[in-house]
Amino acid sequence: MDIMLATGNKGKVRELQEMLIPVKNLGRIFFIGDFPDYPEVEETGSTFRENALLKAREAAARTGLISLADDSGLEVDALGGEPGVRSARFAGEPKDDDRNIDRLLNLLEGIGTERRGARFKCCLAIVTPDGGEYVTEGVCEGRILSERMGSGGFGYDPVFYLEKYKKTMAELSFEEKNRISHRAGAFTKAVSVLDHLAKQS
Ligand SMILES: O=P(O)(O)OP(=O)(O)OP(=O)(O)OC[C@H]1O[C@@H](n2cnc3c(O)ncnc32)[C@H](O)[C@@H]1O
Ligand SMILES: [Mg+2]
Repeated sequence: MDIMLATGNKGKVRELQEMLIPVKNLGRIFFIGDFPDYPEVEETGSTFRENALLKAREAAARTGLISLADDSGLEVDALGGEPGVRSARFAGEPKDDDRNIDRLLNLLEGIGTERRGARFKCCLAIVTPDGGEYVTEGVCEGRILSERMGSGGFGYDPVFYLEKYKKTMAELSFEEKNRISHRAGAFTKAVSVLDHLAKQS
């Protein structure tokens, strides 16, 4: 079974590619770069689920392949759940991880540890060319530090602290992040869907 990985985010591509390795009967993985002029899908949904489905549907329609899309982001308690679905463009266009973190740290300045709770959420959508749709979700709880720590991962990882590991997501190894992240949580639930689709194809 071939699969289309419908994300333009290199960090996600790296992580999802690694997670796909143990999936049985997987054929070739296609990427956005394999399709010239692949459009950036406008994320007009108000939830991760809607946006993940928008991206996966577009990919399945364009490529004729079983398509996997990820919509994810950070919800911060002290900001009423922001930036949420706006995580990628929190500091405006063009999307920029570093400026997003700066904006987040500025907004949280002066806010105490106990009010810096946050979570990463990930919604994975799998859409088949004949219209089958499957969505799974994963969540990872943590809190936002007041400065960056670590150089792994991507996005908000350097300021996202995990109490259990006493490290930021950016201080975990690639393998560790891939075991415990919101993306890993969503992916684990998607494995049975992928196995099922692989058997059909
Ligand atoms: O839409 P695609 O093409 O998949 O790529 P994107 O980067 O725009 O992805 P999203 O629309 O899902 O926005 C998610 C943002 O949330 C943040 N994010 C998601 N997963 C993350 C992770 O594992 N670690 C750190 N930040 C993450 C990161 O800033 C992303 O830009
Ligand atoms: Mg996006």
